[in-house]
Amino acid sequence: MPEQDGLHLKQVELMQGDFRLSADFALGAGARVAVLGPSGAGKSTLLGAIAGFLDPVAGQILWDGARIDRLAPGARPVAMLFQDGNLFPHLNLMRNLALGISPRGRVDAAGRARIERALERVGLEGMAQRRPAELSGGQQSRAALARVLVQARPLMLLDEPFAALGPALRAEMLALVAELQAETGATLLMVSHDPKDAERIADQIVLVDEGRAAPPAPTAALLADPPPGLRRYLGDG
Ligand SMILES: Nc1ncnc2c1ncn2[C@@H]1O[C@H](COP(=O)(O)OP(=O)(O)OP(=O)(O)O)[C@@H](O)[C@H]1O
Repeated sequence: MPEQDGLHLKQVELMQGDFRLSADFALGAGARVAVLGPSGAGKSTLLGAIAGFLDPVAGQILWDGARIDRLAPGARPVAMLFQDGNLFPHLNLMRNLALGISPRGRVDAAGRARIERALERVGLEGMAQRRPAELSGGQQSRAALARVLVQARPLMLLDEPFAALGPALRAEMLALVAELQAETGATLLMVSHDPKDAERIADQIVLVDEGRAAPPAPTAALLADPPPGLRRYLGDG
C-alpha cells in the first residue's frame, strides 16, 4: 500500500503503566475496520493514540503520508466517539454540535445551517434546542453521530459508543454509521466486543491481543477461519 494514502502506524509502541502494545500496519482511505480483542487488550489505547490522547513511546503515526503523532488532538484529522460522555449535558444540541465546528462553539449562519442539516441527516430535525437529557438513548447516539458529521474529519474513531443500547437499537445505529461512512468516504475504526458488529459494518478486522494490534485482515475470511487469538476470544476454541 502506498505510504501516502490513509492511516499508517509505523512501528508504533504504546505504554500505559506496565501495559505495552505494538502496532505496525496501514489502512487505506475509506476502509471500514472493526477493532476486536479481549477486555484490557488495548483497543481503547490504540484509538486513544491515534486520536492524540496518548503519545507513542516509539514509532510514527501518519495520515496521508504526513506525521500526526505530534499534533494536538483537535489538530488531527480525527473525529472520535466514546462509550459515553460524547455530549455536554448542560448544552443544547445546537451548542454541542457547534463545538464540533469551532473550539468555542461560535458559529455563523452557515455553520448553524450545517448543524441543522446534520441533525436532519440523523433523524433529529427540529431538535436543536433540546438538551441531551430531553432525548432518548438512541436519539443521544444520533446526536453524537451528527456531531461527528459536522466535524467532517476523514478518520472516524468509534470506541463502543453504542454499548449501552439494546441489540435492535445498536443494529440501527451501526446501519446509520455505515450509511454515513459511505456518504463521507471517511476511514472508520470501530472498537467492538461483538463479532456480529464487525460482520455488519467492517470489511476488515484489526485483532488486538497479547500486546499487539495485528495488521487488518478481511472480515469474512478471518471470522470463517479464526486464528487462535480470535478463536479464544470468540469462545469457541
Ligand atoms: N491510565 C492508565 N494507566 C495505567 N494502565 C492503564 C491506563 N489505562 C489503561 N491501562 C491498562 O492498559 C491496558 C489496555 O487498556 P484498554 O482500555 O486499552 O483495553 P481495551 O481493550 O480497550 O479494554 P476493554 O475492552 O475492557 O474496554 C489494560 O491492561 C489497562 O489496565
